[in-house]
Amino acid sequence: MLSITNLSKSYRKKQILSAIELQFNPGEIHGIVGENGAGKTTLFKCIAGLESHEGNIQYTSVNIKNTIGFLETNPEFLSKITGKEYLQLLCNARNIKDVNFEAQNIFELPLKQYAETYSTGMKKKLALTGVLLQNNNIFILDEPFNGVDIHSNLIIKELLKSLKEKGKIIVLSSHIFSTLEDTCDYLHYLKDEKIKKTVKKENFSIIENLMKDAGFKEKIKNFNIK
Ligand SMILES: Nc1ncnc2c1ncn2[C@@H]1O[C@H](COP(=O)(O)OP(=O)(O)OP(=O)(O)O)[C@@H](O)[C@H]1O
Repeated sequence: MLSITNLSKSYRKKQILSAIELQFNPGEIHGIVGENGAGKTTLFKCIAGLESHEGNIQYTSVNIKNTIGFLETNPEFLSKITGKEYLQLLCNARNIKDVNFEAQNIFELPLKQYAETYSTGMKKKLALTGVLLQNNNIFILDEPFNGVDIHSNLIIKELLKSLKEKGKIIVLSSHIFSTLEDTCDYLHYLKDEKIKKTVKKENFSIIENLMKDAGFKEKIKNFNIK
């Protein structure tokens, strides 16, 4: 189990997350939703060990850093590194040997090409392939569907199902409710620094309605388009 207890994070004096409590069990897919700037990426970076924070993040098995894969919203790559070399680096980090990268190239990426020259969607697919090849137990996926074509979206959904069946822990973010409904078991609504609501799959519409009900029609009226 992955447990987050009393997690708080601020950037200088600006509080982003306050006393976050979350628990993720093997074989569960959790979605974190919230408006732009709510703190989803910040939470993910804290879990992935890329940001300092207050509170505890505990994983019951091995050292979390040896088994967590973090997919960034917009992955960037070192210059002059090919797609294949990038995948090799990630496998080296986990001491995984003899990988046939061409056979494992699930998104059919041009692995001989420099990764920095990939398109936005290709970069995301390369980074995702990398964390998958690492055989991680925990997957933190920041907007895995965003910027990725329809066919690849379907592949990612099927990959998530397989990871779930293998008992992995998956935490992802998305702004697309239909995608969340297709993939997640639980949704957590992040707002005003806290997890305001957690619901199971059958109640996702509660959070969707909470997020829609932000008085936007009044705002459009006041904007007074001419
Ligand atoms: N390195 C940083 N320094 C200062 N403030 C930051 C930093 N990173 C993020 N923030 C602030 O933290 C808040 C949360 O940002 P974050 O990227 O976590 O939001 P998000 O929920 O992922 O948003 P989005 O849906 O737009 O991706 C924002 O107000 C942002 O400006």
